[in-house]
Amino acid sequence: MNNKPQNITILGAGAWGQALAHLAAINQHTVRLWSRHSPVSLEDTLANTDIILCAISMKGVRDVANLVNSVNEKSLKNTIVVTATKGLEPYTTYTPSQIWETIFPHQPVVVLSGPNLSKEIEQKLPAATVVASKNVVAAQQIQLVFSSQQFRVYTNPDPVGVELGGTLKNVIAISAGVCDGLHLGTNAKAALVTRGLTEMVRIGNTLGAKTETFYGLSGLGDLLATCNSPLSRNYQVGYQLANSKTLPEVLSSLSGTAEGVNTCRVLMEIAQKHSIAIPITEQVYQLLAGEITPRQALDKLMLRDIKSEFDNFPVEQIWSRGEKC
Ligand SMILES: NC(=O)c1ccc[n+]([C@@H]2O[C@H](COP(=O)([O-])OP(=O)(O)OC[C@H]3O[C@@H](n4cnc5c(N)ncnc54)[C@H](OP(=O)(O)O)[C@@H]3O)[C@@H](O)[C@H]2O)c1
Ligand SMILES: O=P(O)(O)OC[C@H](O)CO
Repeated sequence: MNNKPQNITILGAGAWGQALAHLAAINQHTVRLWSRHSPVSLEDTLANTDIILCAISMKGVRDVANLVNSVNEKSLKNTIVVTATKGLEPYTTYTPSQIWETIFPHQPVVVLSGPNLSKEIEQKLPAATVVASKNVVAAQQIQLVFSSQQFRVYTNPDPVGVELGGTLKNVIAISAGVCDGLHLGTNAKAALVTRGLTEMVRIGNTLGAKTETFYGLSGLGDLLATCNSPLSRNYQVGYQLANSKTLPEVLSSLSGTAEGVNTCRVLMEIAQKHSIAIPITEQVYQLLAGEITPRQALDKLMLRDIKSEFDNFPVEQIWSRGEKC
């Protein structure tokens, strides 16, 4: 394993790109930060790079990946691609790592995702994250690059699960913001987040992710961080909608990207295609579309048909084993 300082190019100089640049610099790596407004060309920025880390918003990932491919295909032979975007591409429904893998089929691609609110990381507060890849050695290399006293990095062999945890929780965070904005209390919030996790697992399983990954840092961990922090942009979207703002008003005042807004639309397509029940996401979708009010969304969730808590574990099954108490 190479523990020497690496040349790292970070694509995207927004909140997350800058926070990751700070974390990499702790370990004496050479970091170059690029955005489409950079004075230095992408080709020059990528010269001799060991690691490309993408922290571009979902809407720009494919264009930027194509740009990287067009300017520097040959010199990227041994470069590891790390993706830190939390979103889904409309129409293809691809995750960011799937886009990078399609365009760079011969490069190791590593997903980096966890409960990582950039504002806290900027304040040098401690945090943990997960790096996941089909290429174990590449994941371990990225673990070494970023591990420090401020940032604890775990590896995981389920990149799709790690990536989807960070992506799917954004929609539930919008609903959690609504819950707090309406002052519905701690019981309601606990129910919402727990049932939200069930939706994440259902979608994740359909898309090939492992259930246990959603109970780790990149799933439950990120869900808890994002649903409980006013620092989260996704949470803020829900909170402000519950306080009578319109979506355009909220988005125009938001600093940075709230990926959950677009992810919600993509999830509705996936759920319809695969007949997956995602009632919370459905209410968030209708709320974002201006079709219902936050109160109506709440009523719809509370008045759904009564059912067993677990999809594949009906209560009758437990009772028949004599565990009724
Ligand atoms: N902030 C966090 O706490 C955090 C933590 C973990 C993961 N993430 C994820 O990281 C991603 C970026 O988040 P962020 O907070 O850094 O957002 P941000 O502050 O809004 O920055 C987004 C970056 O993406 C670039 N970008 C957007 N659209 C683009 C396009 N069409 N072409 C090229 N570049 C484009 C922006 O460039 P311009 O400045 O030129 O628009 C900017 O550099 C999101 O997927 C987010 O979910 C964020
Ligand atoms: O500000 P948000 O809602 O995009 O959340 C940021 C990160 O995903 C938290 O891990």
